[in-house]
Amino acid sequence: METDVSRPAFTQAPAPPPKDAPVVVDIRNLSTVFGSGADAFTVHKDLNLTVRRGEIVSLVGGSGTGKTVLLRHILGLTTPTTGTVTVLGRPASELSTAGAAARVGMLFQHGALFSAFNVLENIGFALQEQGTLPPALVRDAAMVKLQMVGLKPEVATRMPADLSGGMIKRVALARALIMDPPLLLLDEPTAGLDPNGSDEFCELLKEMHAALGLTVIMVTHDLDSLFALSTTVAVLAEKRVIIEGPPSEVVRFDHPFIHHFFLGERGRRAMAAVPAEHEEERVAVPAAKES
Ligand SMILES: Nc1ncnc2c1ncn2[C@@H]1O[C@H](COP(=O)(O)OP(=O)(O)OP(=O)(O)O)[C@@H](O)[C@H]1O
Repeated sequence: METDVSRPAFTQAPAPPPKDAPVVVDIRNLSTVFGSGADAFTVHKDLNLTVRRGEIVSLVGGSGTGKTVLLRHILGLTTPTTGTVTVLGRPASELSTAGAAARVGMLFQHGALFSAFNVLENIGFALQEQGTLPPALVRDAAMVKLQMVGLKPEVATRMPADLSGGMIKRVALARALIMDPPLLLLDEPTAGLDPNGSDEFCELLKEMHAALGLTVIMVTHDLDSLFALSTTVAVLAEKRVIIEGPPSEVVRFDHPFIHHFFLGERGRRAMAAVPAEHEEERVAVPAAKES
């Protein structure tokens, strides 16, 4: 089939994995309550989510619906009030102990690089902390990751303050992947990037996903990157995941948040970039009121 050059390649999300692919993250009957008594505030109630190997799951929801809190539960940084979070077959709470970076990589919204360390030291940090390899091997491993994310070797000795926003994201990605974790969590991966930088970073994430066989869970408000990357969209509303499925299925789900998020003006713009083979899905989406 000839490539349609009028459509940017970045809009073509990876194919979803088989439905019986192994489960990587399993969240069952989770609730999160902050505070107590009269001040108790429920963020999640009876929330379920299953993520299979090879999926790229976009977690979307209105502000304050608990997307970041959910990522923190998956990372084992916080414990839900009730329910279970199982990551790679073990309770997420075990991830907060040593060795977590070998199982889950995390890319924070603004990179969160250590400002006093140079690029190579930032990338190699988790490996260095582990203390099992001599410094020269840690540097070699970090250099491999630096080049894997498309940065030149001369960037290795630069300090974070001297990097562009796109470079910071790449260094942060290299750092998240230093221990070759099978699961990668991304918090707003394209936040702060201009449209070109954002497209390039999505392409890089797709390459890493394919080359390393990653499973990815990302929180995003950016519809372009959502359609470019997601095999699955999970929508948080009413304190739980109200629907989890392929983007083409989720956009048809009748819920005020979905109308607002996907079918407002910016949603229609992003949908217009969905590849031609999904044309019938695009025209089938009902027109929605702007809110
Ligand atoms: N440690 C905490 N103690 C008390 N409340 C908290 C704590 N962490 C988060 N919250 C509250 O939980 C709710 C969900 O927060 P969270 O940051 O997960 O939302 P979000 O969906 O990521 O929002 P946004 O899209 O605006 O970033 C918010 O009301 C927040 O104030």
